[in-house]
Amino acid sequence: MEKYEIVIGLEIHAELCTESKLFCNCAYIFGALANDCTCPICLGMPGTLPVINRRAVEFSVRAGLAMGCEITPSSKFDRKNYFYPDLPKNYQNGQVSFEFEGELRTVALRRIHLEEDAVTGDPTRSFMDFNRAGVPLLEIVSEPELHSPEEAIAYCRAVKEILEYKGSLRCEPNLSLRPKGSKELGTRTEIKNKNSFQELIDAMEYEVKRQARILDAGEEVVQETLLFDASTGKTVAMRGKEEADDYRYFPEPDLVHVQISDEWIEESQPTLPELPAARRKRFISDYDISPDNAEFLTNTRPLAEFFDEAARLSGEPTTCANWIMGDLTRLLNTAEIEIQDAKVTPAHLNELIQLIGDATISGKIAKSVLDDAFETGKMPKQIVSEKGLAQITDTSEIETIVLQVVEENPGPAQDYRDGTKKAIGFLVGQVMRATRGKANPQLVNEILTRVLSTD
Ligand SMILES: Nc1ncnc2c1ncn2[C@@H]1O[C@H](COP(=O)(O)OP(=O)(O)OP(=O)(O)O)[C@@H](O)[C@H]1O
Ligand SMILES: [Mg+2]
Repeated sequence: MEKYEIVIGLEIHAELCTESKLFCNCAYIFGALANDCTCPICLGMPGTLPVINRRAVEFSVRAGLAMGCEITPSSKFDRKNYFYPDLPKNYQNGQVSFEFEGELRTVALRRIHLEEDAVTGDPTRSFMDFNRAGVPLLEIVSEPELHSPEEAIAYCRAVKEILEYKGSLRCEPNLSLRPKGSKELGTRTEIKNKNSFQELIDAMEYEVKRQARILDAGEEVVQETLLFDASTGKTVAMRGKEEADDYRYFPEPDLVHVQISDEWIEESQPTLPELPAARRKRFISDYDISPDNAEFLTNTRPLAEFFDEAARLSGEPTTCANWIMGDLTRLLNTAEIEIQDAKVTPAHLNELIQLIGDATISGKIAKSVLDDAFETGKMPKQIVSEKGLAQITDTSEIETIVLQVVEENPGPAQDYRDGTKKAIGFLVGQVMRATRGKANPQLVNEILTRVLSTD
């Protein structure tokens, strides 16, 4: 690969979180019966009159602003020659910044626009499900400025952080190779059909090798759309790449131009989601979190929001960070789920921290309480009371057990009295064992010391 430079531009599609579709009142309910969420408008029947969804425009304006775009004051919808209207060149001159290999990288955006999502189903079997058709879809197209599959993924993650969307992002890489040092772009292919970031990487790596082989043989790459088949790990040709001409775009006659006033842009500004870099800075300055930990905690937006909320509730950001990065992350990894899908919420973590703070439970017991809460979703207080896990803080009760332990272990007790002070550790351990970890260790220590020196 020393010979070639990899050039990647990404088209990212995200379904917007609106209640209804882009041009009609149908709601798209995931998992609904095929064609249940449709009406003559989203079925594209001739003669129907579409009306633009204001929320969809609002969401896309926000996304545009979040990515530093200039918002075109007046935008029109075009129709492809079949019935998918596109809103071309809605926002321009944007960029997305992200960290890659320790450096801040900025990739320019070619355009962001709003379009309708397509149908699903299997056209070869004449089975079409129009439920998804007409769902507002934001398309974010980058310039070809990414130079490795890993960098492309870092960019995707950054976009994922910024957007408010539902479902999953659909990322389609366009990839070409050119001789190192060349300024001219090589012929690209577009790869479709990847579900996870890992599949995306596999697909891009496969495509890099395939194109390199073609160029090495002195042949030419054909510009086409490829499908990546995860089961074989290979890309296969799907269709030749259409030029814009092939779509026969024409201005949609039934829709007025979307006018986006300065006031509207102004109103949209304050509701912008906090960008990861800003959030990281705030965690460091407001919560006194180390840069490395802030990096970890802002890895995904749900994770950052979880931490933020827990820190606010408990007033103990460092303790929250330790729990989240330690035990909670371990539990999430084992269960192979993301924090937003966990039964444990910031309220759980807050309650857990309070229980440790007022000495109701020890840190060690707290770990098992968290395990339980993670499993069942029960609140820590409830778990502690149901399982009788509260620490024994009653001095006389502990003293009884201490006396018993000293009597049963004359050897270590004598060692302590003879000056081997560390022998107390063993005795503390025995008391903790006798109380199944429920005695307050500090109290045990105090009482033991007193008992052993007055004896
Ligand atoms: N030679 C190239 N190598 C790698 N990526 C490229 C190359 N040329 C264009 N791209 C990238 O391909 C993506 C799509 O580009 P563009 O909008 O020009 O084409 P398109 O796929 O024909 O558009 P549409 O999908 O709307 O029909 C962009 O992200 C762009 O950066
Ligand atoms: Mg394309």
